Amino acid sequence: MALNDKRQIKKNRTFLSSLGHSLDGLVTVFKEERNMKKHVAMMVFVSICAAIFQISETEWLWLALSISMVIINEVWNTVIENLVDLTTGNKYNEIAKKVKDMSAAAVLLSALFAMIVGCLIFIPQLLELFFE
Ligand SMILES: Nc1ncnc2c1ncn2[C@@H]1O[C@H](COP(=O)(O)OP(=O)(O)OP(=O)(O)O)[C@@H](O)[C@H]1O
Repeated sequence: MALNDKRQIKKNRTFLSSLGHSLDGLVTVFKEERNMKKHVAMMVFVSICAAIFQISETEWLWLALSISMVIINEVWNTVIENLVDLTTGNKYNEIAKKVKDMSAAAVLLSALFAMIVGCLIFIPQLLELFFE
């Protein structure tokens, strides 16, 4: 989102200005983080499957929770990667490695959780489709 003052360092004065910067952040994550495109593609695919199988309201909620967790963790992972790059100036550092690896681990754990939720919802649907 194009904001008037591109080099603003002062606090946002209006809600619209805060919203604009938040959307800027979202666009940046989407553009710069290769995995984010995969997460969004997966989210669209899973949502289409969920609509086709007409899953229950509770299942939709679990799906929404697990997808949100992956996407939010990916945003934080990107934040941490950028902060590490800013502080290390892209030089190798043992602590930087630990921080980035742990941050990636958070995304991995949430993706595993989403996979388990997906299996619990869709495997019974697929079994019903093929064996009944
Ligand atoms: N400054 C650094 N010092 C030490 N190790 C680093 C440094 N920068 C990156 N690494 C190592 O390289 C890996 C990849 O870092 P990078 O910042 O490129 O993340 P990425 O490829 O975007 O990862 P992800 O797939 O989690 O999004 C890190 O997990 C870490 O092990």
